[in-house]
Amino acid sequence: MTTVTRALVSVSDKRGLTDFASGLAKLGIEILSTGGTARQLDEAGIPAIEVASKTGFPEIMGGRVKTLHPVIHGGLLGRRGTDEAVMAEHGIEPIDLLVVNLYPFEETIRKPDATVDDAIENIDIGGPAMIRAASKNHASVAVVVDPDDYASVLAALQDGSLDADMRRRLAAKAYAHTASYDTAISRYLFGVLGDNPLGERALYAGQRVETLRYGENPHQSAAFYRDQTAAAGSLANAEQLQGKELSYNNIADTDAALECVRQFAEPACVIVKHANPCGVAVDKDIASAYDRAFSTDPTSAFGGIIAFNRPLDAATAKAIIDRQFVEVIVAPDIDSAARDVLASKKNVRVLCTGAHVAVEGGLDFKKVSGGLLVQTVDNGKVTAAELRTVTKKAPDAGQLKDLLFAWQVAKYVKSNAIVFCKDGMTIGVGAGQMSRVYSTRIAAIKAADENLEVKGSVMASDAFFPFRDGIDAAAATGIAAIIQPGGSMRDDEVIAAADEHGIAMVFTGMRHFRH
Ligand SMILES: NC(=O)c1ncn([C@@H]2O[C@H](COP(=O)(O)O)[C@@H](O)[C@H]2O)c1NC=O
Repeated sequence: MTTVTRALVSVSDKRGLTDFASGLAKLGIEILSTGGTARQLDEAGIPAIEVASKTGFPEIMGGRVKTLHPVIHGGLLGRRGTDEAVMAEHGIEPIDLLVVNLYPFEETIRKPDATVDDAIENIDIGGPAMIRAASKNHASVAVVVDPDDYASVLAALQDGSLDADMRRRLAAKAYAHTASYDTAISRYLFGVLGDNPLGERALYAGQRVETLRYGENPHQSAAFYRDQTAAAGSLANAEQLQGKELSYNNIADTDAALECVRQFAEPACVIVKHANPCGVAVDKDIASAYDRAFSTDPTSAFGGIIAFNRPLDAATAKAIIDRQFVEVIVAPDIDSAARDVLASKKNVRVLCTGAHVAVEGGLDFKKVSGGLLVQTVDNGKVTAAELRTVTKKAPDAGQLKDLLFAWQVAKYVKSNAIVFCKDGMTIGVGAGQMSRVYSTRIAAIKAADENLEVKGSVMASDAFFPFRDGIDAAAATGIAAIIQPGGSMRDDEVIAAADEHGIAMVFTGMRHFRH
């Protein structure tokens, strides 16, 4: 335990500042401070010495240079027991506690009207330099970068428990803080240039939203992190209104459901189970969309995640809880009557995301042994005008609408994905099979099990059919039209099979593998 006699306090986020500093002052700790921080302390009647009067050098260049001085950095870096003589020679006094948080770079770039000059002026230089210096010297210096730590640090100073481990933990946190800060700056500058987001270094700095009870399985540990650039309406920013703690699998499945449901312009409902949609429907309102999404596969919908693209009303909320066990309900908004209805099922997790703001770009990460696979998010979309009819028969207007709907659903089904749809509703989903024929068979089995008529329905396949067998399997179930990317070596054979069965088929020219 080293004694703290002198602290340097220089903070942009002045939350909790006066309480903490007055605690330091009461302990007899001398406080050095920079312009704005010193002013606030002075107004609160807390004694503080301006850094400029210690260094004998004024703050210059609009604050670009204020603490960048050997008297400050020597005070932070001087090794106790080694550097005393040189410190004395140069009039350097030891600084034992550094309290710094940085210019608000991330908050600045989040403002829609922020200019590049605003961003650059908000790149803190002196702060990170001091944080890194104090952190390196954590054997003797404690560094505090987070106002949330003021109470515990003050308590430790008061009871003498600010020990070596605590200082090391604070230093580790401080380096994470500056690394995260630099990540935001680097990503911003590459972004301004419009450079390829897949740069030389993969940089990610998230903020932990919560530590989860466990990961995909109970023997795995897990946490949920929020991106630095998390957009409004994203899952990481959602508000949980009620219910049990979200699990790792809840979050992953909710994300799949949300992403899928947000594609649709009409009121829509997506029910997800184990990362795959097991029922999707669009309708005039979300109550009917839910009703039809549920009827695709009530067995799988049990314990599912239900997502909507419209505010949840009381009638729909009641229909859900009267009918089924549900893990998570998520919607852009939940009206107060719906909240009252859901309150009767207190374990149901209810999430409200707020309005979604679509953001272009974005990266998708997958950890592999010894590395990280990074790709841009699958934002691929096709319109009716982009479809190419390759069969003698063309889909009619109703089929075309359903084909596009089925295609949007297939994008969110694990490969090999086969989706049967009719009238804006899924009637069979075959997911995650190693062969496309089996996915087709499974979609047909599911439809048959729920007494849903396949005859006259449409089918989407996330990737091309390598052989005609998939088309034959679809024809055997009564499928009338197919949407698929095309591009197989045997497209001719596949098209001929569709013609033989009198099926209309369109090519998207784009595939949607999802693993
Ligand atoms: N330039 C410097 O020498 C310098 N030293 C400290 N700062 C920052 O100035 C801010 C506090 O300024 P003030 O006390 O004037 O409100 C802190 O965020 C601190 O990290 C500096 N500013 C930016 O680099």
